[in-house]
Amino acid sequence: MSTLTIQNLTKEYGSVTALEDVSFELEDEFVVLLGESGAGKSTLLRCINGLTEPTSGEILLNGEPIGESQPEVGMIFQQHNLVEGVSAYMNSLTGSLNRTSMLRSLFQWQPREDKQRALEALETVGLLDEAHQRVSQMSGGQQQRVGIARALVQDPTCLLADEPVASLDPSSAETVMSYLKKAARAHDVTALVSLHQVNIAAHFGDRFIGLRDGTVEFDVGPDGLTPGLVDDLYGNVETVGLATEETSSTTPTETEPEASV
Ligand SMILES: Nc1ncnc2c1ncn2[C@@H]1O[C@H](COP(=O)(O)OP(=O)(O)OP(=O)(O)O)[C@@H](O)[C@H]1O
Repeated sequence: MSTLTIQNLTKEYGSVTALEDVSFELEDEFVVLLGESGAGKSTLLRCINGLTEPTSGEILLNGEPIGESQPEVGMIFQQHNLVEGVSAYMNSLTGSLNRTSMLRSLFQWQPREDKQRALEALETVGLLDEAHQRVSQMSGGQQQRVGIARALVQDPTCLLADEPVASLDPSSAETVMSYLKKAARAHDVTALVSLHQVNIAAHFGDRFIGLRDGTVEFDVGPDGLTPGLVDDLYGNVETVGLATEETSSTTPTETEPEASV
């Protein structure tokens, strides 16, 4: 169980206010962050994982202020930042680096439980059979699933993902999102995922936070994510598949993770 609390968070880059007085609390939810380019999504995620220092405000994880090194926050990037020449297993294992020194890691002296965790994480994302395959020989979707496995090996309390499926085709994007949601549930963690694809967001999110010009424009559950709300946030976007205002009580069904992308 994990609670992420954002209190009055503001981030200024010189004269640019990227985030202004942002507050919300997430508890064991799969939350999608929406907003136009420049709305502040990446800045918010980077503040939570310690890559960017907020100008003011507080970020608490299970009631404790987040420190500079964030092993309890797992991050999944759009460009998965994997070591392409080595196996999915070795990439997954690098998630344990915060617990194991680089030297031990180089000589593959990781504790048995880290190795076990790496294999379990690959199983969670449906890649156990491909554990020894080089990442460079995998599809973009499979590589992103290795990125999810690596974040899980960190044993995070909270999972963040910054546009994790932006570079994938729609079918692979859905598969990766299915595994990401499954991983968050299996590890009982809060997940905050920024997405540009509104239909994918609507399909997977338990809750939706819309950012505009660094402020929270809306914070709603699945029933509240109406085409009108999305249009207000983005202007004219493709909202096919979103519940209409009249039928918005319909809960979207979820695609089960498939064996491979
Ligand atoms: N390192 C930086 N230095 C100066 N300004 C920045 C920096 N990073 C972000 N900004 C500005 O802060 C604002 C929010 O940017 P941010 O990248 O957080 O938005 P975003 O919603 O993630 O956009 P995108 O969807 O394009 O990634 C923008 O005006 C951006 O130009």
